[in-house]
Amino acid sequence: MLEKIIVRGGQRLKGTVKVEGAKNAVLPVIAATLLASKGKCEILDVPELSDVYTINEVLRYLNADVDFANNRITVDATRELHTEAPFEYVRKMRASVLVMGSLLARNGKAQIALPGGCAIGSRPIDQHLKGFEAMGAKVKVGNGYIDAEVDGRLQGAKIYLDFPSVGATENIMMAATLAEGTTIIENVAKEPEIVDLANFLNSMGAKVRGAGTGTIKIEGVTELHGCKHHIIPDRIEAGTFMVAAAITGGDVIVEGAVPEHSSSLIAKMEEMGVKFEEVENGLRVIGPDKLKPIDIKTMPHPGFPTDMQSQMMSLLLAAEGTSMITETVFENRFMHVEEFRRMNGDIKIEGRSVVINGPSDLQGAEVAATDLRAAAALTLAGLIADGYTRVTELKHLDRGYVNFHNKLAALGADIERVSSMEQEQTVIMEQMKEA
Ligand SMILES: CC(=O)N[C@H]1[C@@H](OP(=O)(O)OP(=O)(O)OC[C@H]2O[C@@H](n3ccc(=O)[nH]c3=O)[C@H](O)[C@@H]2O)O[C@H](CO)[C@@H](O)[C@@H]1O
Ligand SMILES: C=C(OP(=O)(O)O)C(=O)O
Repeated sequence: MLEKIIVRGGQRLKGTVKVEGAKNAVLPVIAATLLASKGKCEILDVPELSDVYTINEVLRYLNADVDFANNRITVDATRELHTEAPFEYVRKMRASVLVMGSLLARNGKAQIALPGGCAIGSRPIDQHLKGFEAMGAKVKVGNGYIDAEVDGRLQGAKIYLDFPSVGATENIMMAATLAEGTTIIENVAKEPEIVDLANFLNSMGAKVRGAGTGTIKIEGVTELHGCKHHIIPDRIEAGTFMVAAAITGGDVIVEGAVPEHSSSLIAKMEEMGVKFEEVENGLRVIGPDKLKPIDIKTMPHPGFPTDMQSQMMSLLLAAEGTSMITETVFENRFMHVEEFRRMNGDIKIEGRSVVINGPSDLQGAEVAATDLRAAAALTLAGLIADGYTRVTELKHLDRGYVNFHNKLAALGADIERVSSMEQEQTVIMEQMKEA
């Protein structure tokens, strides 16, 4: 049997939960270690996620030495690197395309399997390729691969992104660090993970300015070296626990939460009646007895993050009245709506928006995670549903959350993760006895 989370609703969460290093910061940072032709990189506060193991495998395939233990990664990429990232890795994790900029800058050549679509939309990488081409690379697409090559060094260029894509900003930024001359990228993504990557690159000897604003300027250097770097806390994991506290009317300290990284989320949750208090090392979140309905539109940072959209859907199901969520970042990120409906959620899809009528009388059901954030969101809904919610397809959850069920259990949730039918029966019998 595949693993399941079983959660019985009804517990108010209370206590302290600690967030991990950010998945979306560590993946590009690991890809950037390939730029160091001298010395080792040491990365700290690395979360133990399946995505991290996958990108480490990509690096080993490319001939780097990677050690990962106790939330610390060391990478030695000083040997000559291979140039190809095959489909078996890119299929598992789209962020594998982030090695392209580093490989192209370091080797003058990169072959990456075409990532293709995924559960949240088609996710093209045309903006990444446009940037590489502007820097002088010849890009060919064929036989399921993207082949990029440059004669000599990449050349600094002025690049305007049609959309502030996180991945394109990161990939072009990495490529430009070793280019000849200055690169200016306009309309870039401003996410905190972009700033973390720029800080890491600068510690390696790069000259990157403007990260966190709409324009990034990179003066190319001839060589980068190893360095030591701490990964920023995961604002999406932090946000997920903020919602867990709010949905249960709980009182939780989210240790490691950085308020400035989550300002849109905090503002919208405050509109719903949730109380926040800055405490040492984090944020205290107090859920009200009644949640108010609100409207949300996902946007690039500092707008409301698409990666919190499904968790907020759970919270809005508990609010008293009608709310609307509009998804503008991904074209198809409502796959979880059907699963919420299985739990008796009253949600209608209208084009790129959903209308949520709360408070839904949520009922426990067996539901399948359709992507990583949906896995967390369905578990959150399970915290207030009547009876038992069983969440399957946990491979998605493991891409982005470390010990999710244990962290919720430590806050008082009635939750277990099981891997056999017998275990599932035992957990339900035990939970019934306690109820
Ligand atoms: C590993 C990582 O950091 N993943 C995050 C990253 O994904 P990712 O970097 O893939 O997201 P992007 O910002 O690039 O994508 C946003 C939108 O732009 C479109 N697009 C993107 C690139 C391109 O060349 N052409 C194009 O059309 C995409 O299809 C999508 O609709 O940012 C997303 C948006 O905040 C988050 O949801 C992901 O969690
Ligand atoms: C969509 C996400 O990640 P990725 O880009 O790695 O699929 C996410 O973190 O919610």
